[in-house]
Amino acid sequence: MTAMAQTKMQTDPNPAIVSLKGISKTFSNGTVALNNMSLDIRQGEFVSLLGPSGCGKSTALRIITGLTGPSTGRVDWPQETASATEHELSFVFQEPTLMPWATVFANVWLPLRLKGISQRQAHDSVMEALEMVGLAEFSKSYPRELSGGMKMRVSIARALVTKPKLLLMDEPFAALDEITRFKLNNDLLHLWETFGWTVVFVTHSVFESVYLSDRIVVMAARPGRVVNDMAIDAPYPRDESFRTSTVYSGFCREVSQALHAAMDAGDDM
Ligand SMILES: Nc1ncnc2c1ncn2[C@@H]1O[C@H](COP(=O)(O)OP(=O)(O)OP(=O)(O)O)[C@@H](O)[C@H]1O
Repeated sequence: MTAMAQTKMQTDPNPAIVSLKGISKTFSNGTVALNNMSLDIRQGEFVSLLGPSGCGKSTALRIITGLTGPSTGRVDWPQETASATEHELSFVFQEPTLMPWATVFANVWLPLRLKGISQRQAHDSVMEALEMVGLAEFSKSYPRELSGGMKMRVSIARALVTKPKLLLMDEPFAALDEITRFKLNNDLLHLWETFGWTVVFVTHSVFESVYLSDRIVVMAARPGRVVNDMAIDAPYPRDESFRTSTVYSGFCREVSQALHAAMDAGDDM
């Protein structure tokens, strides 16, 4: 770390935990998924990446995880010295991707098992993660016995079992019905507030992003890039009364306008 970066960390009360610096990504077929994306994610933020299909939201998340490398630019972890594979992050995908032949317990144990932690050693952590998502009673069930919302909760428990500092979620609730989605939105916010994680959440939905986030990064496509960075300055806890408030609808209107501007900007290219 340079002396200047060190001074900035000492003076910045909330330095970034991950910092994308001038990231571009061009796939081998020539698609420019991201063009010069810079973004600081700070400790405790709930940031949504919002944008039309193909604007590079998933690519940005995959680059943060290290699953994909950028073509140019870099990802910095200013508060850590460990190598990229050791960052304390977890990923939740749109599909719960559970192992159908394994119990709920075994599915949630998987990330610990991969680190060499035995079932007995993992027991308390797995049950604690299942407790967090309200599924402790279902530890012996199989995925086929669960509803779509419950499967997604198992997937979230599996992401939480390693106690990550950064939770990356790629449209986790997109396939769920609206009532289940609202319920999981509330549960996620409750967990976020309780445990103080940092969340980066990809969504197409203005309504979902405003409800959840304290910050929305609006992206445009062709090429994928950041076009707006908006604070959602409404207090937490947020609940159903927030969903029906004029403050909420005002933010939804503002973000919707920004999204439409982003879509028009994409069409111009
Ligand atoms: N492995 C790949 N090879 C080639 N092109 C890719 C690859 N992955 C993504 N792309 C392209 O890169 C662009 C950005 O894709 P990405 O999935 O990141 O967008 P997105 O904003 O997450 O889209 P969606 O909301 O539809 O999931 C798209 O044009 C996509 O077709």
